[in-house]
Amino acid sequence: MSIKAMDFSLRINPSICFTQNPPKPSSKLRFLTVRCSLSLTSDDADTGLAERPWKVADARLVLEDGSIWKAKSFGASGTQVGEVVFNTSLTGYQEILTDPSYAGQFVLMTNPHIGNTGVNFDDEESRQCFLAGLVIRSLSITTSNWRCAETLGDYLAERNIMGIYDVDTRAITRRLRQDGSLIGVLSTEQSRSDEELLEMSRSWNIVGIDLISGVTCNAPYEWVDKTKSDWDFNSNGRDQETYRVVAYDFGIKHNILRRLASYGCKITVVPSTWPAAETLKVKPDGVLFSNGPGDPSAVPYAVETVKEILGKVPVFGICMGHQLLGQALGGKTFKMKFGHHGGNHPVCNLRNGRVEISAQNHNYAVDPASLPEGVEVTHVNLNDGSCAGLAYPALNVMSLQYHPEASPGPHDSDCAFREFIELMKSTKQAA
Ligand SMILES: NC(=O)CC[C@H](N)C(=O)O
Repeated sequence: MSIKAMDFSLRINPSICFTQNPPKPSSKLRFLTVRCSLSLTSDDADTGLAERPWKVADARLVLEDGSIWKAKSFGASGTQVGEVVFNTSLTGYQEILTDPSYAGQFVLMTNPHIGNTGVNFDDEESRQCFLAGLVIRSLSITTSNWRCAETLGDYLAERNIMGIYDVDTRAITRRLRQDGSLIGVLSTEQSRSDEELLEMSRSWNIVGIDLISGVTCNAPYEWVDKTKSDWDFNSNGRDQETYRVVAYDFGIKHNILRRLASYGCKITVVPSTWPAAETLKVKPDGVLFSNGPGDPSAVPYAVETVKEILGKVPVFGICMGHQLLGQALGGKTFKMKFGHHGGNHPVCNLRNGRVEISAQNHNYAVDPASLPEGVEVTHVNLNDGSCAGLAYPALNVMSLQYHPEASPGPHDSDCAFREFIELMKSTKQAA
């Protein structure tokens, strides 16, 4: 017979429980009585699994190096292959889950406690979750936030995204730091052998795949939403003029569009394959090349589009857009050991010496040594000295390897949008 629900009281002797400030000996408090209730659903009883946090390990993460990590599943079930990367952000897991640049990747959060603020309606960065799955240490069993609309587990289940918890994320992170990003297979299917999952992980590769085609929009559309006034900051002195911007959607995050709109841009978002000639036909004041997933060398059509637009209007590249610009200018990109993923990366603006705490998410970088003369490295990542920004003033080009639209706490990099406005303004005035 299975227990469905049970109420009971616990009598606790405070002198045993209060390790820091035990009640004085004279205190009348002898025992604390705590009312508890325990329930097991009939499904749980059928499968023999108790509800969280007592669930037993029912998932495996098999890495291509042969290591096998037992874990507990939440969200969707099934079997999924992807590249495992670690993210050091303390907050913002919903923005991370909906950042299309994570397509094909499992995101492992180094912050051990995830899910405590649930998910809300406002923090979505795109129309769906494109990542392969989520790997966390501890899944909060309660949610508490004034904007919370749903638990993280329900949200992932509805979007068919797999998650695992109770896995040693510190050990996996150290392995990734030492050996570089690894391909892994996450599975809740007990019928699949470890060997089969290992073979799957070893026969899949993220390099050389066009992941942008799976995340870009199907047709052009207008974007009008601005950052909500109670969340906006630093809005004084913004130009009242309107600038017409075409934004290439390689996996664009909504906040890039909100920030551009807040700075007075009238935006048309176009698919990644939108011909340069069509873009130039509408005579935009500027073109934005967005962030996006995967290997920039796997999308030569996008590099060609960038080349055709270069020098005709001011352009701003963000992350994947920055890498495509680097290639279009004649430079090379390379895959980093484990990339940068987190909301706490220090970047130095070499033009003014200012240090920004930035949000980053990339596995590839532009090799500065490969760039032709005239291309200026404007920003460097202070953790490893890698290229974090470029400019080519002769062609009105600016680009950042990181995310000026993100709000990981600091808004240090938001000024990049003002710079883009200034670039469009000065080009317009000079025409
Ligand atoms: N956020 C992005 O645009 C990522 C760019 C590219 N996919 C990389 O991993 O480097």
